[in-house]
Amino acid sequence: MRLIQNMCTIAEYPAPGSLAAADCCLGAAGRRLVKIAVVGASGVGKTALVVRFLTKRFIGDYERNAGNLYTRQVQIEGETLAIQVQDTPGIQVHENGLSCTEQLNRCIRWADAVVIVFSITDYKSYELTGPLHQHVQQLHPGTRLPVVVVANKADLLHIRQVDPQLGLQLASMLGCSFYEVSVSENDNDVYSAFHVLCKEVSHKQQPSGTPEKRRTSLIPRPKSPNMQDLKRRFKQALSAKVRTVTSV
Ligand SMILES: Nc1nc2c(ncn2[C@@H]2O[C@H](COP(=O)(O)OP(=O)(O)OP(=O)(O)O)[C@@H](O)[C@H]2O)c(=O)[nH]1
Repeated sequence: MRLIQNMCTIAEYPAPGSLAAADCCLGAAGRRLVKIAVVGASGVGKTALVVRFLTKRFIGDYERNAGNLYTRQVQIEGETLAIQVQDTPGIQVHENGLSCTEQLNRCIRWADAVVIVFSITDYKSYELTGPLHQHVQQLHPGTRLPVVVVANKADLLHIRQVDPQLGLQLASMLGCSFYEVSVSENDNDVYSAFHVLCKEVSHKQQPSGTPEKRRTSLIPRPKSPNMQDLKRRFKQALSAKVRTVTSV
């Protein structure tokens, strides 16, 4: 993905209400909007990942975030898309499973796609991935939300707790792309993860041959429409439909 260099404004929306305002398919200047939520356990590097993706920089220490929304424009397959990335507070795990706040659930519902992050140095954060993926899909009933799994802190090999094969196997079981990255050392893999996700959303938003177009081609418009002609065509279409239904 080529980030547009001179569009580097990062808009922060501290108020939770701003999510609703941003909740539409078109971004500024009528560009298609892709909304991404970044979720995972606390301390796995969610903020670092988002900042790396948006600014190419790794800063090192971040305040514990309360969930900031950032925007940026990116080029994907020749089209400029507006991307909104929602950083979220770390998820806590309790004995009886995940503990997701209503704020987090709202972010997940708002999103077109989700990045689930765990750290290779924290086995518990890896264990969270499966239940979290399930939770994300439950909040989007009737559709399959694009999700990418990112294993972060790949530079900390000496304290690795999660084998790369484990992450890969889990992601493929969940039907997601998988990236093992070091946000602190490398930005290419971070871009790739977001790129794949944006592409998937973009394809989902633009199904080939919309129903509207297909309907138009089935019943061609009369050259000079008048009421009689329209009625006749309507009856024809209706009786054809009845025939199809009875034949089934
Ligand atoms: N060595 C190393 N440290 C990293 C990497 N990514 C993030 N960190 C560090 O991990 C710590 C946590 O990073 P954050 O980005 O604040 O993590 P978070 O998931 O947003 O944390 P919460 O806000 O508590 O949910 C920070 O000290 C980062 O500098 C990485 O790839 N390698």
